[in-house]
Amino acid sequence: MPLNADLAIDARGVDKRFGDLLAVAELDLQVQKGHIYGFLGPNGCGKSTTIRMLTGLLTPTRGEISVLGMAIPQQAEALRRRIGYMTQKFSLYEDLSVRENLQFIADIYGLGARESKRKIDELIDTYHLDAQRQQLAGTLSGGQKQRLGLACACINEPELLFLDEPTSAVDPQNRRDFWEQLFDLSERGTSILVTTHYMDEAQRCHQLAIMESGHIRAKGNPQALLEAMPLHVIEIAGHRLRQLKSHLSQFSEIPSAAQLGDRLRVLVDKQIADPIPWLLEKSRTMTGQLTPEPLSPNQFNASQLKPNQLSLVSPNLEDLFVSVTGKGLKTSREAADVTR
Ligand SMILES: Nc1ncnc2c1ncn2[C@@H]1O[C@H](COP(=O)(O)OP(=O)(O)OP(=O)(O)O)[C@@H](O)[C@H]1O
Repeated sequence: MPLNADLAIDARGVDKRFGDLLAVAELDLQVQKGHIYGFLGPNGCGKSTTIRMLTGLLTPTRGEISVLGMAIPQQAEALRRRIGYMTQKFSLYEDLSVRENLQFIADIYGLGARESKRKIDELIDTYHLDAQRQQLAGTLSGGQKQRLGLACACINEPELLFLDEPTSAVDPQNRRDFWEQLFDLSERGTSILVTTHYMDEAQRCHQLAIMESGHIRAKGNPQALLEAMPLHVIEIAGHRLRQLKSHLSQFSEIPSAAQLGDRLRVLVDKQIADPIPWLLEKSRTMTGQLTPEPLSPNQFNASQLKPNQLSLVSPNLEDLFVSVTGKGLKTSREAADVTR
């Protein structure tokens, strides 16, 4: 099938090999214009490598890429004028002021004096950097650096923005404000591909892909992905949950059990039709082996676990993430694709 030039990004069958390492394998990625597309995955899974191929900085070992209708890497030079790229380290010049950093980027893009002044003033206002206009970038706070990084990436009014972990050192309020700014850009038609390790950010995306070991394990609309998740999520309230966790982790139908305060959040394969009685039964097989000593009244005794201590809850994106990466793969080997 020919690549779709109407998409912001269309990549098909893309591999990137570094020596023996297949860093990206059979990547298929379609990003619609104006969408915010989230890219998730554990450290080292291939997200930055993918972005570097999509921006033409790296040549794929195999496969085809079209970005804004241009063949990449062949037309990478022309593409660069139409995209913005904010790397993990923001690439700011610490010895230059906020205004000088913006001026430097404006000069690289060849903006004339009047145009660059107009654009710099507009960006300083949009990204709330007026009080820091003359301050050296190296002395800015994490949130201010991030806003300056985004302002620099937007100086050429890009049609497509690549943001590689843009919020890694930023507090929740600044992250929230940052995402509001991304939606302002998206509403004005800018397409955005953003990598993140934060599930609340993934939830905000129009579409997302979860990558692991170079492969996309799931992609689609966040809500549709949750609905298609092949796992039940059960929370168990009680004490001595560490013992119960290690006991339950031995069952192949349970890809993950993780404690949240006084509850154990357990993922159970949907092939188990009635997960609460099933979990009660599995939990009860623990007694004796793990607690041979007499239990005091407030200690957890799985044989006395009552059905009302177990509740079926809605899955969240963290559940989805663990279900399609790492250990979770034992129950969901097929990549989920609910793109719509
Ligand atoms: N130029 C290179 N030469 C050799 N190996 C590389 C090169 N660039 C990346 N890799 C390897 O490719 C794999 C994917 O790296 P990549 O930086 O794409 O991961 P990532 O998903 O962006 O990780 P993180 O979330 O930690 O930023 C890693 O094992 C990395 O060591």
